[in-house]
Amino acid sequence: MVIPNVLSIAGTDPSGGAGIQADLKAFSAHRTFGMSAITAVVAQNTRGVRSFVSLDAAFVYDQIAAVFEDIRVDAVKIGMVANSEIALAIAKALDRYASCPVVLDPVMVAKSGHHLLDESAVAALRDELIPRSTVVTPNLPEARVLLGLERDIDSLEEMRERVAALRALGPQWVLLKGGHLTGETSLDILHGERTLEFAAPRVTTTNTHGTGCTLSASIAALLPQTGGTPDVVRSVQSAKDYLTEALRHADELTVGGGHGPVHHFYAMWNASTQIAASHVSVGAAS
Ligand SMILES: Nc1ncnc2c1ncn2[C@@H]1O[C@H](COP(=O)(O)OP(=O)(O)O)[C@@H](O)[C@H]1O
Ligand SMILES: Cc1ncc(COP(=O)(O)O)c(N)n1
Repeated sequence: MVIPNVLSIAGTDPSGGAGIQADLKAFSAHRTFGMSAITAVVAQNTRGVRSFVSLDAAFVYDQIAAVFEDIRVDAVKIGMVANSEIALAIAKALDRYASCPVVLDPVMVAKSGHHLLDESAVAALRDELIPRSTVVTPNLPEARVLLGLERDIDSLEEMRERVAALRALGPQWVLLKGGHLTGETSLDILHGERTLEFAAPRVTTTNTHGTGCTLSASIAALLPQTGGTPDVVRSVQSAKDYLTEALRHADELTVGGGHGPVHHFYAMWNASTQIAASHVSVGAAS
């Protein structure tokens, strides 16, 4: 089987749980070859964002061009775009190069409350990047901004009402994420050719840094692995199952004093621990 090559266009997280770092881990966990074009370098950790430096838009374009002019790209994930110049440069690069599925996580505000997108860039994100996306994955505060609502979406019923207006912004599919609601399940609504609801048991953990990044990167990694035409429904279901398990295992990691990362490699590391253990016992017997 050809191993998919997947590109993340996003900002960084030196603490390793969100942004490009989370995307590359999620790509690897799904057996794809991960690549990255950086939009902004962010000083952040599990407690919050301190500051960030956006890269020059032409330089962001050049990073994307360098990848596409050499490498077959099977899917793109877009995260933090930082400002309207970078959003427009990404749109131009997608038009020039990308014939693969594009998953857009419209990152605006980190869980700590720090703005990762200039307010003046919302229009470029909405008008230039969302219509070029196969799947766009807003959380509830992002949906509020994109729809110009006066208050947050605060119930499942309201999520069901609003999802069509998000699709009307032009993507093929919308995955409206309900992680910010409370309740025993964490429910997301997928709306496109069909409408489906994906409910997962809500995991009791404070280690939720990078959940949105991990989910969108996982969808991008899975889309090229669903056979002929990328199957969005199956990719979203598998990505959500993977994220729920990664959240369930998050407390095995001991990273930072705030909201720690999810455990991207819970399945692989548990398997390799068993191999290491059997190797030791064989050695002991001889
Ligand atoms: N505690 C939790 N248990 C299970 N799933 C969760 C939990 N928190 C968030 N999720 C899921 O993680 C994904 C991203 O969640 P959300 O918090 O809505 O977005 P973001 O990370 O972009 O703010 C969604 O699929 C959501 O349902
Ligand atoms: C570079 C970057 N991109 C996205 C997020 C959002 O992640 P989260 O809201 O899950 O903390 C982040 N903190 N940093």
